[in-house]
Amino acid sequence: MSLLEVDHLTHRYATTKDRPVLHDVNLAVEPDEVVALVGESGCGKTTLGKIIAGLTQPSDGVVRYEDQDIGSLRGKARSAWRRDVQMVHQDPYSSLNPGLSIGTTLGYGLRRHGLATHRTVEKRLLETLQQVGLDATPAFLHRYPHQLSGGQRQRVAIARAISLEPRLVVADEVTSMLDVSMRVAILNLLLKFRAERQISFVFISHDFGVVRYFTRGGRILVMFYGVVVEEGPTEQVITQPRHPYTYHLLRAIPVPDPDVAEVRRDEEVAHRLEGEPARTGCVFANRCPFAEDRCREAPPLAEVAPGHRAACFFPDRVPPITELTSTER
Ligand SMILES: Nc1ncnc2c1ncn2[C@@H]1O[C@H](COP(=O)(O)OP(=O)(O)OP(=O)(O)O)[C@@H](O)[C@H]1O
Repeated sequence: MSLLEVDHLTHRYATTKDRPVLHDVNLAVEPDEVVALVGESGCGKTTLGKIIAGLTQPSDGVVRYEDQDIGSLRGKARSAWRRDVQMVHQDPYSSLNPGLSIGTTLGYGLRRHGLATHRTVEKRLLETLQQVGLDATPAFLHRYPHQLSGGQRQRVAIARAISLEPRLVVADEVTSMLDVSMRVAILNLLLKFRAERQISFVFISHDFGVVRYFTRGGRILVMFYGVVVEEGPTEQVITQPRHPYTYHLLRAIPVPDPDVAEVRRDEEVAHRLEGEPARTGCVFANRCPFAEDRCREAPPLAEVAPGHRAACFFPDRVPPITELTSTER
């Protein structure tokens, strides 16, 4: 039994009625597994993350946690799921209530889920601060979000999630608003919790470098305009992409070699990578250098190698990524 299953999920916002933000998305996350959602801004990653975390109701489809439809959970089962699945948001500035002290923010969940009492909560909070690398003192608990740096705020947001002893964390672009120097520290902190507590992660990022670092040994789902176009083991997807969109995203990663960069710029112009998403057939067809008449039909997400699937009729035409491989290894 998977820890989490997303089954034929489709979502439309009131303002995006003409085109679903998510279209027939399927996903499974096993215990102790890391699955990354990758794709350009607006492809629906955050919406999918929020639906998984129960913060947004999908228009269609089912999310199952330990085989139970999360929409049907009530009472104790609902409360246990609420505790088990936590989300850490992109923006540590808006995800913490500015009017609440750090102690109040962190203490609320602990007390609500019976993990601490009025008497034990401070001890528990100090332990949590220490675990996330923050100043483990009562004075820190009395501070407010505006008195903290971005990195400290993100650590508080992580502390809030981790203190509830979750089994699954949805981490949504958790480093994208931080200084470069802070990013690795935050990723390492999450990796530490992953290793120590076997927490599963749905890790959302538009940055393949970050994804590769965090999801080593895990899986990647690549999304384009709400459609999963490729899914497979991290290293395989990054070095041997089988969907032209994944290839395009990987080729967009800056490389230090100016000759390679120039070839890539020419290639982008030649390959019309600016097209609108296609309304029928393959969603990537208008931008795809390999598109043919056949692509007017939607390709199924079909297996191209064990555990590796791509929604493309011509996966063998996608070249391997040699530059990224040589510069990153
Ligand atoms: N609350 C909302 N109401 C209406 N439209 C929304 C809402 N939230 C997101 N959208 C739209 O849904 C689409 C997907 O947004 P989403 O934030 O899920 O994408 P994303 O891949 O996470 O992008 P980003 O990385 O920029 O956050 C976008 O077109 C966005 O404008």
